[in-house]
Amino acid sequence: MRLDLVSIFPEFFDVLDLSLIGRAQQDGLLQIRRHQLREHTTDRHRTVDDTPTGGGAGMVMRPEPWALALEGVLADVTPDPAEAAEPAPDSARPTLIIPTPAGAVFTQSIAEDLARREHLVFAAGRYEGIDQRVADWAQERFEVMPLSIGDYVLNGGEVAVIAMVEAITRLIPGVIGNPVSLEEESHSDGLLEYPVYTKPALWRGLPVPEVLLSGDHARIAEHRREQQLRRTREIRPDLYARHLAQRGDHLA
Ligand SMILES: COc1ccc2nc(C(=O)O)sc2c1
Repeated sequence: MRLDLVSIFPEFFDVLDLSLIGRAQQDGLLQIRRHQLREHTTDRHRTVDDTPTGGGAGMVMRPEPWALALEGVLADVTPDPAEAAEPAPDSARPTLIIPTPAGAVFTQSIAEDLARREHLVFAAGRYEGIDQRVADWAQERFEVMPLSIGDYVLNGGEVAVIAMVEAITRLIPGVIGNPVSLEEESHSDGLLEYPVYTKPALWRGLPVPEVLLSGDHARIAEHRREQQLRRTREIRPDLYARHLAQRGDHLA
């Protein structure tokens, strides 16, 4: 998978060179390219923003630097310049993810879908956002996905990009050492994960649940499933209701 990350603060993404994602890049499982949006401006001050048309507080990101940056990404992956300038068939278009509070909420199932794609481009905005015409213009060249990582507002898209890139790329085969661990995580089956314990069996007067010491794998599996259902019902009743609708198994 190739990822292109465009921002006025590309150094935010240096964190992606650490740990498992850093190693995945070294192993050739991922290619992450960072781009400085200001390199696609033409004025001396490398201006990327302007006042909002129609008035209002703050500044809006100008469309032209974004179009030039995104065309640069397309040209880099489309050897034939004539082809890069043309609208692409749906199957060939890269995915353009625009982090925004006004986007669909990013979920594990979206992460699983995006993890199967070959080329993701992220446009990390700042200020009050990116001129809407960039997303409109990009429709012919990308599958455009406005996404939010939650019902709160950040100062810009970079933190959302990092969160989404980690959630997506960890699902790529070979990135996580033990793929079995992916199967038992929160949200992997629509439920929150069960509580986990390790040694010592008694810690500051607090024991681990006896069943986990029994060696009876069937009882342990049943206990863990019950803990998942209990936790999900108590902490995320919305997910629990969806699970009931889909699966039918539930606590007595
Ligand atoms: C201007 O760019 C922004 C600003 C806030 C923001 N908040 C997000 C979120 O997912 O909460 S994405 C995002 C992008």
